[in-house]
Amino acid sequence: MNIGLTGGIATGKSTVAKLLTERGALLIDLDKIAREIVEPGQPALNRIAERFGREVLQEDGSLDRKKLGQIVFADDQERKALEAITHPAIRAVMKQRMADYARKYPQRLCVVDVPLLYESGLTEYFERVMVVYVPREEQLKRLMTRDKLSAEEAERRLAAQMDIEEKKRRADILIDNSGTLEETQAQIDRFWQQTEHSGQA
Ligand SMILES: CC(C)(COP(=O)(O)OP(=O)(O)OC[C@H]1O[C@@H](n2cnc3c(N)ncnc32)[C@H](O)[C@@H]1O)[C@@H](O)C(=O)NCCC(=O)NCCS
Ligand SMILES: Nc1ncnc2c1ncn2[C@@H]1O[C@H](COP(=O)(O)OP(=O)(O)OP(=O)(O)O)[C@@H](O)[C@H]1O
Repeated sequence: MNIGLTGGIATGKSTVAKLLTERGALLIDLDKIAREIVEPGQPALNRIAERFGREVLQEDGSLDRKKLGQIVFADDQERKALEAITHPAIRAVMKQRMADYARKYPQRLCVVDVPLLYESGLTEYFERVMVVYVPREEQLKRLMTRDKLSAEEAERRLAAQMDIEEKKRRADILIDNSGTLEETQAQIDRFWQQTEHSGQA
């Protein structure tokens, strides 16, 4: 079974993904794939350099993620131009890995961490969607602390995504990560037992 794992930036998707893999789930992480497809030598990196200029590259030719982030999170049009380059490549790798896992491990639960699942209209790939939720204010706080961003920079990143309350409404499975890690763990244990007992995993 495939589950799409989503939420807002810094609501705790990676934290929840780790809890699920510790219990035996397979994981496909789209943020990780997004990094792989822009490694030096990959066609997407050349296209990014053509579109945004060589100033988004570091001296060694790798992507300057901080600089590109500053450009694309300040301007919707620039962000869409980047997505037009990266998203098709990311999606192709995702589909391939999902097919590989389904063939090799048909009985295992496969969790696909997709930050922009709803924004990109990817629900059809998953039997169910799990949303990791924290209220917006907590999301902003955790994002500023983890990525050392100013309030303004963090707000810009949030503005590039669907509101977390809307994602909460759309969820098939809701994980509230605004409490302690132990409280989140208990929710994952409950989910894990339910899927195992119903034979869906
Ligand atoms: C702009 C980039 C270089 C900034 O890199 P940086 O290392 O600062 O951030 P990182 O990649 O770790 O992303 C962190 C989070 O930002 C958010 N985010 C990233 N890209 C986007 C986007 N296009 N729109 C909205 N939110 C985004 C996601 O919640 C993601 O989990 C990078 O995010 C990128 O290449 N984005 C385009 C590809 C993409 O859409 N990735 C996210 C989903 S697959
Ligand atoms: N229950 C919790 N209580 C306090 N802090 C938490 C909790 N869960 C996660 N965090 C912290 O919040 C931050 C965001 O969590 P995490 O990196 O898992 O989010 P994410 O949704 O994967 O982020 P991204 O969208 O950038 O990939 C991290 O610094 C993490 O340590």
